[in-house]
Amino acid sequence: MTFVPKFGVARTEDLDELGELLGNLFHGGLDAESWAVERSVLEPERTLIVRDGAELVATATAFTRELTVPGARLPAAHVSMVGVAPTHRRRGLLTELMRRQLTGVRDAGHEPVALLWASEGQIYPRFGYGLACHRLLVDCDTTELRLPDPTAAEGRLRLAKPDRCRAELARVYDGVRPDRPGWSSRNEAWWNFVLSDPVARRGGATERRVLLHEGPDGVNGYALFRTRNDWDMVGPRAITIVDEVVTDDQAGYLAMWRLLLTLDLTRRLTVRGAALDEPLLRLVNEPRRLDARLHDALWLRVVDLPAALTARRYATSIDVVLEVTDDLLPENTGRWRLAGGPDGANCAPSTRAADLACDIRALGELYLGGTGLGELAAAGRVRELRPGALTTAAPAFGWHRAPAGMEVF
Ligand SMILES: CC(=O)SCCNC(=O)CCNC(=O)[C@H](O)C(C)(C)COP(=O)(O)OP(=O)(O)OC[C@H]1O[C@@H](n2cnc3c(N)ncnc32)[C@H](O)[C@@H]1OP(=O)(O)O
Repeated sequence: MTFVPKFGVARTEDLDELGELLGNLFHGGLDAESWAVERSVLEPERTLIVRDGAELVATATAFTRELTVPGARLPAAHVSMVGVAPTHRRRGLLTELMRRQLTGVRDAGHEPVALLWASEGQIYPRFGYGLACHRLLVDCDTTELRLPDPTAAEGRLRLAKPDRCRAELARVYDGVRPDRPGWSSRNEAWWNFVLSDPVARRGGATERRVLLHEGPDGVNGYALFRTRNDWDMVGPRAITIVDEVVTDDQAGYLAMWRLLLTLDLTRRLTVRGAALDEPLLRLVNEPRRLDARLHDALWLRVVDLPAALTARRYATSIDVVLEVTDDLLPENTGRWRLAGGPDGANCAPSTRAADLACDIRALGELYLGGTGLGELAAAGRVRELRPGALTTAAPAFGWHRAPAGMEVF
């Protein structure tokens, strides 16, 4: 029988069926408690679904959140929960969902970029997503790692239950967020999501704990972590699993990491979302022993080119004409003059000869300031049309902090 896909937007009554589909696709991990967490942040009106007759066979959603980008924060479509039933895959459903989702975001006109975490890196480049942010995955033996000794400036550390210090966590996070490209806004629903702790997702570890750092003016840093007990024939070897360490206080950062690295009865530590410029790398006595591996984190899609390039700031002054191609959103194809610097920028169509040429995916890679223009040129992904254009434009696209992907949404 010919399959005629029926595309639509989810209603509340579709959501449990959607949970079943996603649970199958991701091979479990969506027990009732976990699905309740995922469902709590789902926006049905932004959730595309596909039915084959009565059966729900594909979906893609987007969350409404703000994203920190170099020097600014802007609304961004946070794409997630993408999946196609194994019985219906490789028939173009994802391709059509991506087309509909991206043109929808574009037509709505208030989110210049979309971003996502990819289950597999090879899925999204064809839709114009570029790898904008890497992360470090640390999984290390802590027995020989040392940090500098405490200073007089270090404040007080206190353990707490997440629910009892939510306001402090939000205040610290919001204080640090403007300076960290890649971080997303968290309203109450998103704090619920971040602090949710379904038993099935603990992997045998404890419930999540909070470590607070208090300076002279109150709480100025926090860490979210848990531990997993383990013993072998010669003694204890528990592991500390760190989700987030957030502070802009150097002494607090050091004090929290010192405790996390040396918890009694632990011998190992993992952290999945460390930034490439994580200060920890500069503080430990033996960085190699962190055993940090490079992984992809955020994939970003420039949806509205002039709005996106105007919205972010540039590290140095820039005046460059870009020749850009975009097969999926042809409004982005063309020649664009980008002029600006640290205080603001403007991007508009241009008839001037182009200095650099690239596709929309390359702009996504550059957007958060973590990918070098020269790096992309060396890979043949950006072409220099005017000699010298790369040298002058490259520093402008960088930023003083690396983008970070700490929270998987
Ligand atoms: C942001 C997120 O939510 S990430 C989570 C993504 N979801 C998953 O990983 C769940 C399991 N996988 C799936 O549900 C599906 O396989 C999907 C969504 C990845 C792909 O859906 P499909 O409908 O099969 O994709 P579609 O038919 O449109 O394929 C488009 C192209 O991408 C390719 N492609 C699709 N998925 C993959 C993949 N996992 N690896 C490599 N290539 C892929 C196809 O081969 C096809 O290439 P072609 O045009 O050259 O023939």
